Amino acid sequence: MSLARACACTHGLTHMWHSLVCSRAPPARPPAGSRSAPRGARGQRRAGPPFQFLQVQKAGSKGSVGLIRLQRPQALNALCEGLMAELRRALDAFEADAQVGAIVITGSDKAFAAGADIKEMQGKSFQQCYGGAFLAGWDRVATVRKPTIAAVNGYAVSVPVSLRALCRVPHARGRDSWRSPPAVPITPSPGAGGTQRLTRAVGKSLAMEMVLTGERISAAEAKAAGLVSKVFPVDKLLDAAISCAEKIASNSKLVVAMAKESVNAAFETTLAEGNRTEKRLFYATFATDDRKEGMTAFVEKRKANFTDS
Ligand SMILES: CC(C)(O)CC(=O)SCCNC(=O)CCNC(=O)[C@H](O)C(C)(C)COP(=O)(O)OP(=O)(O)OC[C@H]1O[C@@H](n2cnc3c(N)ncnc32)[C@H](O)[C@@H]1OP(=O)(O)O
Repeated sequence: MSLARACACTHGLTHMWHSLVCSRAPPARPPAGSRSAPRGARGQRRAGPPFQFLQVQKAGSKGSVGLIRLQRPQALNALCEGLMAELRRALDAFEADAQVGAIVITGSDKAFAAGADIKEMQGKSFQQCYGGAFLAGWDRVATVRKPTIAAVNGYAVSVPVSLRALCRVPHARGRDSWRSPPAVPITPSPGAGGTQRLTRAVGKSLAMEMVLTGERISAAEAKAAGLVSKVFPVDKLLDAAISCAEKIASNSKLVVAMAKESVNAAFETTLAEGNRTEKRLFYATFATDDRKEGMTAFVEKRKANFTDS
């Protein structure tokens, strides 16, 4: 049950992340500011107190990419409540940052993420789950308006489906595979959208098998099933994800957000409603300066200069 490393996407399969797959986990990147910081890193970005479970920084030559690395290695990046709260905070910060046009989420060498924290769930009562809206906060990952790319390295258990990510998956130590939220035997049923989003992503047949058996699928199978968009060698994964994010960020942020919303409508609504959403958003682009600039630049055979307005 490992996940891959993924990258790349403008519109999410499960709403947020597109992914790239590689053949084994990429090396962990040191924090920005260190001598071997990721290419283009612009330093740690912190909104509020320091992060305990994440490394958060800007990346890309123009600092237009928000890079979030899950860092809870002792639990293979299991998504405990503290980590998810920090993830929401990091996403909120990048969402509000006008310089950032796309976000990359990645993991560490061994694991992208091992799914929900089982030790945290183990003793929960119904009252605590229902009263505390357990896992409800995970939706934040799906509601981010900026394109989000998952660069999936190592184990990725239930993450692409439950966190609604589109990912490019790499193989982890020969165990390159994606696993659905384990309905059997750990939980009676996935509880963060896994049965819904996975099914829409890969179809009923494969989703049913994954959910009921909890068995892994390979990165190649994930790609063939449309769960991830691309697969990369491990050492190329993060750079590929950042490059893709930079490309997205070089477009009009306003129009990119509309396009993402439109594609996501195909995932969540009927065809008729999706077409109406698309048409409304298409018409809305005619109210933007960037639509005029893009078409004018094409006619004048020059590069467009978008102002996100
Ligand atoms: C959101 C939902 C509810 O809809 C669906 C879910 O997400 S339910 C949770 C789904 N996750 C899992 O089922 C993954 C459980 N983990 C594993 O199966 C294995 O750890 C593994 C296959 C990913 C990796 O195996 P291995 O290399 O042998 O490492 P381990 O020794 O098992 O793990 C190392 C360390 O990490 C802790 N760990 C791993 N996963 C979790 C987790 N999900 N929650 C809490 N802790 C986790 C594991 O307990 C080990 O810690 P120690 O016991 O050594 O302290």
